[in-house]
Amino acid sequence: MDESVRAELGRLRDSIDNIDAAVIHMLAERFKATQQVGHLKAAHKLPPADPAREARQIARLRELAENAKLDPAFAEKFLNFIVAEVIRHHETIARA
Ligand SMILES: O=C(O)C(=O)C[C@]1(C(=O)O)C=C[C@@H](O)C=C1
Repeated sequence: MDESVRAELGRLRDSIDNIDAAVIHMLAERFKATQQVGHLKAAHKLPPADPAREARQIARLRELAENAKLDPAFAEKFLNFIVAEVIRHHETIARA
């Protein structure tokens, strides 16, 4: 591989690695907050899922994605993926 190409690929990959680390740290903080929501919901016998809240989150994230030139369908799929995991956590907490 050409040396200048190798250098540019390395620089871009360093940036990707930093972004991936930030995503992991942000997700960890999000799950810390949702774990607390899970305990609150279980203590007050509230259902794990809140479809109305999810609909508002999806509308908001789709608009943020559009403004950021990110595919809104991808943003919606990503949120749904995370929320599905959160609901599983809530259900586990409620059963405990
Ligand atoms: O806000 C809540 O009620 C949550 O339980 C958190 C959360 C989320 O991960 O954002 C997860 C499940 C709900 O269906 C809606 C939102």
